[in-house]
Parts: sequence; C-alpha cells; structure tokens
Amino acid sequence: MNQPRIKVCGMTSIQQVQELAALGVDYAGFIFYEGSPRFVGSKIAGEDLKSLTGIQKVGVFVNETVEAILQAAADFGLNAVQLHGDEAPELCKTLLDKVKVIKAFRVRGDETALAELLASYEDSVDYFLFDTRAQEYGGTGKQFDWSVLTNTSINKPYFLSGGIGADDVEQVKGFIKTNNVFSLDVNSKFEIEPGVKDMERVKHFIQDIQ
Ligand SMILES: O=C(O)c1ccccc1NCC(=O)[C@H](O)[C@H](O)COP(=O)(O)O
Repeated sequence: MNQPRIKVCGMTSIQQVQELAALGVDYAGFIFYEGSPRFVGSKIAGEDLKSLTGIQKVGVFVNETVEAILQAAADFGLNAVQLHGDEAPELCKTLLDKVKVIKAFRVRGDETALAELLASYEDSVDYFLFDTRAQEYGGTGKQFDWSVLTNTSINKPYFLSGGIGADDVEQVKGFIKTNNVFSLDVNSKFEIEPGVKDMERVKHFIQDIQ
C-alpha cells in the first residue's frame, strides 16, 4: 500500500501555508473562484506565494479562460491548476505543457458512465480528483460513496476529496488499503471559519493517517 500524499485546500493566509509546509503537507490549494467563501483574492500576495517553497501550490479554478488561468499561475507561482467546473478536455490539454493539470469530477456515487467520462480526459490531464456533487462547486464537507471508484477503471493517479474529516481516519485507511489513492484532499472539515484552518486538527490528522 502506498501512503497517499496530503493536500489541504482553501488556504487564504501565507503563514498557514508555511505551517502546512513545515508539517510535511504535500499540496496547498488556493481558490481562484470569486463565488467561494475561500476566494483567495488579495489575501495572499502573488510575490509571497511565488517565493514560498517546500509545498506544491495548486490554484483551483471554475470555468475560467486559459488566459486567466495562466496569468494566475504566473502571478502566484502555481505548480498545478485544479479545474473544478465543466472544463472540456481540449481546454485542459492546452495547459498541459505549461503547468500540471488536475481535473476535478464531482460525483454522486451512483454514476454508471464515469469510466467513459474519465477516458475522454486521460490524454489531457496529469491527475484526476474526485469530489462530491452538490449545489456548490466544492468545499461542501459532504462525502460521496467511494465504492463507485472501486468499481471504475481509473488510469490516472487521483486525489480523493469531499468531506474528509478527522473522524474518517479508519474509513480512509480501509479504503487506501485496496485502492491506489495518490493523495487525500481535505478542506472544510479542518476549518475554524472558511479559509482559516485549525492547524492542530490538520497536524493530528497527518499523524493518525500514517
Ligand atoms: O473550497 C471551495 O470553496 C471551492 C469552491 C469552488 C470550487 C472548489 C472548491 N474547493 C476545491 C477543493 O479541492 C476542496 O478541497 C474539495 O471541494 C473538498 O472540500 P470539502 O468537502 O470541504 O472537504
């Protein structure tokens, strides 16, 4: 069993990102979608994020243009972009030689056509991410039925996301024993308020999941 990497999403403070890096967290996510309560906006200066090392920086976008995504990637020194809307494979492919591409799929857990959908993105992205389908695009704190992933052929490394919290350690451990999860992605279940993480909770989760 491979130990999955950890991504903490929805960061809005450079100090907390530095703390994540010190804890050994692999990825920090930044929401570039204005409709989110975790919208990074001007809360973190591009130059500050650019010069921060020791953690992979992921920009999260919803139905943005290629130009806007690449501009943000340059301004903030992003290592990867996570496309969380309805971006077509062609758009993803345009970005592929410039930055790592994570395509998010929001699933309900009862999909029958998921394998077909994934196949259409295989040549256009580096990673898949599976999150819960809800009214909001992300950060819902809700889980989907992970067994849909076990029953689907997935030919890319993937992030498991959607409502993972400190109480789910045993469930996660059971799942990763038999499923090749590249990274876990956590967010709202580790917040004091949207965009502000409870670092003690993050720290204990990392320890408990080992
Ligand atoms: O977090 C947001 O507010 C958000 C808004 C719009 C698009 C994506 C968003 N989050 C992306 C993530 O990768 C979250 O970590 C993922 O949705 C899981 O969040 P949660 O269910 O709170 O663990």
